[in-house]
Amino acid sequence: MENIIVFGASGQLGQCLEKAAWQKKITSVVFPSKKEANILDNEALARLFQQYKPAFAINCAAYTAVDKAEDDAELARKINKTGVQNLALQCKAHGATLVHVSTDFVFEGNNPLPLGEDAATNPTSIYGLTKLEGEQDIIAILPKHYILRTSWLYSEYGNNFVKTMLKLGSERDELKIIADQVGTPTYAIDLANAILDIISSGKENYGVYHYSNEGVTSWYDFAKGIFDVAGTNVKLYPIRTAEYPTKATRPAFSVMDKAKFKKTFGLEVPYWRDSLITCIKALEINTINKP
Ligand SMILES: NC(=O)C1=CN([C@@H]2O[C@H](COP(=O)(O)OP(=O)(O)OC[C@H]3O[C@@H](n4cnc5c(N)ncnc54)[C@H](OP(=O)(O)O)[C@@H]3O)[C@@H](O)[C@H]2O)C=CC1
Ligand SMILES: Cc1cn([C@H]2C[C@H](O)[C@@H](COP(=O)(O)OP(=O)(O)O[C@H]3O[C@@H](C)C(=O)[C@@H](O)[C@H]3O)O2)c(=O)[nH]c1=O
Repeated sequence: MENIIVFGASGQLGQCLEKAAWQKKITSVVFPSKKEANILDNEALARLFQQYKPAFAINCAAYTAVDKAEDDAELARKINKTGVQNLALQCKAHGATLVHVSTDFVFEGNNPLPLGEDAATNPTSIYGLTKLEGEQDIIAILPKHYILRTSWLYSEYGNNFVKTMLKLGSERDELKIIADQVGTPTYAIDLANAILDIISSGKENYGVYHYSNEGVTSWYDFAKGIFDVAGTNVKLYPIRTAEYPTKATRPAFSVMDKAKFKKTFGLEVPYWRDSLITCIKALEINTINKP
């Protein structure tokens, strides 16, 4: 396979891509550090593209602290828009395809129907807005792009809701979890496999795609699933969004329609609870193996 460079390699999805590439025995993927592959550093980017002459760049680099972004719009925009723009320009100059990851938070989430790729965007947070700006810049600069919008990523790597719940569940007897925000969790290993499968397909069906796991749930039901699978005894209380005030406003309904992805690439999408079981098993194995 031709060379692939992963940006944001040390983040959650970057680490999942490393595991997925290893499992698929794909050896042509490089995972440079943030210092070598800072998407705000055009000279570093040019050096990397010259060195590896990649056919694909996968962008997992992002500003993902949703609440913090409300007070840090400048940095969020730099990383989620300007950095993405830099990558798109490098890809254009070197004839590479950009695989970029975006979010369900580009939607307002005020309509309880699965969202297609053409559904109207209207982000309610700085994070969502800057991610949308990044998407728009790619579309304007680089025809050879795949923009994969995903939601509620979790895995054994990095920071995510599953790891937060397991930690809180080991410290507290009861937790209050929002039950009126509905979406779909996505195991980041499944997304990493989907990205590598898109690249391996050799297809050139560029554009925006929705990819999450299958199914629909709320954060409350997701937390219930996490504790059931992990066998943790915690009393859970469903609450309304208003009872858990946060800086950023999150969509109430962000379930995405995956039909375009499945039809174009002929790939199946795992059900969220099946993938949750896989992730919790992986977390348990990691704990057992820790000295
Ligand atoms: N996490 C989620 O629930 C969801 C994520 N997404 C999207 O998926 C993608 C991957 O997310 P995830 O892996 O969870 O996020 P992480 O926050 O785990 O990873 C993002 C990575 O980007 C790095 N980074 C930040 N700034 C730069 C920069 N200037 N140059 C290079 N790297 C940089 C970060 O490094 P450092 O930590 O050192 O700053 C971090 O390693 C993102 O695009 C995100 O918007 C979409 C939906 C849900
Ligand atoms: C810890 C906690 C969270 N919550 C709620 C708050 C929030 O609505 C929801 C999830 O909280 P988190 O802060 O873990 O997740 P959050 O950062 O909102 O997750 C989002 O991240 C970005 C990057 C995305 O792109 C989105 O798809 C989505 O995954 O759970 C509770 O109700 N009770 C709790 O004890």
